[in-house]
Amino acid sequence: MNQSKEQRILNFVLQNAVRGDPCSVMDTIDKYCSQKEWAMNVGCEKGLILDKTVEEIKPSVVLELGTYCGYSAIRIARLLKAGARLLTVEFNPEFAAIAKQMIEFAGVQDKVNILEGPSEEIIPQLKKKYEVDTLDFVFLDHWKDRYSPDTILLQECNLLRKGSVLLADNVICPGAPEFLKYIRNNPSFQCTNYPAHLEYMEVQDAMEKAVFLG
Ligand SMILES: O=C(c1ccccc1)c1ccc(O)c(O)c1[N+](=O)[O-]
Ligand SMILES: [Mg+2]
Repeated sequence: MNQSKEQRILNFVLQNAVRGDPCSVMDTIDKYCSQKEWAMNVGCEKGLILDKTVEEIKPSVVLELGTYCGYSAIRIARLLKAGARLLTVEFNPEFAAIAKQMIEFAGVQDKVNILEGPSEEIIPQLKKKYEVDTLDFVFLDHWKDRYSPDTILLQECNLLRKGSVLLADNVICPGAPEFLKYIRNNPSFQCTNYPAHLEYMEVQDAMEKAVFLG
């Protein structure tokens, strides 16, 4: 049966990256996706914005919405302090299976828990089923029309605390206009925009950081 693009990316990593080396895995994915087949990893330019945000916050509990092949999960996990954990949510079972192998190959599996299912079902389970009190950092990178309803759901489930940081990918391309309107007009959030390019393309994109003020 024909392999999926995501399986081809994983195979390229397994054959070319250094096992146990997160940077090698990220660089190898970026090489494949910039030279062979485009894919929706956050990439290296926006990845640096993600890195700086994680290094600034030093989070203990991170939620990622949209695992895909695991690139940003590896990017985040490699920077986490001892004992910190990343919960990453993926709706697509094939993507979740690819990401599991990618994360294990990178050697960051002890810090990462992949939660398979729709974000709207998983978010309300975080406190009781996954023993989350509040989230220090949330990376939004899933379906763009889920950004604002899931941000509202996080608040309804009391998962944000004063100082919790949201970082949203793709607010320009493909775009998340409803989210930008919601978050920029909500006095409970302090927003900052970070212009960048869509991964592997000379197309304008941006990331939006939103700090919850309580
Ligand atoms: O929506 C797409 C998309 C739309 C159409 C075709 C391919 C991807 C996309 C594009 C770039 C991203 O960084 C990203 O996170 C996504 N996504 O689906 O979450
Ligand atoms: Mg994205």
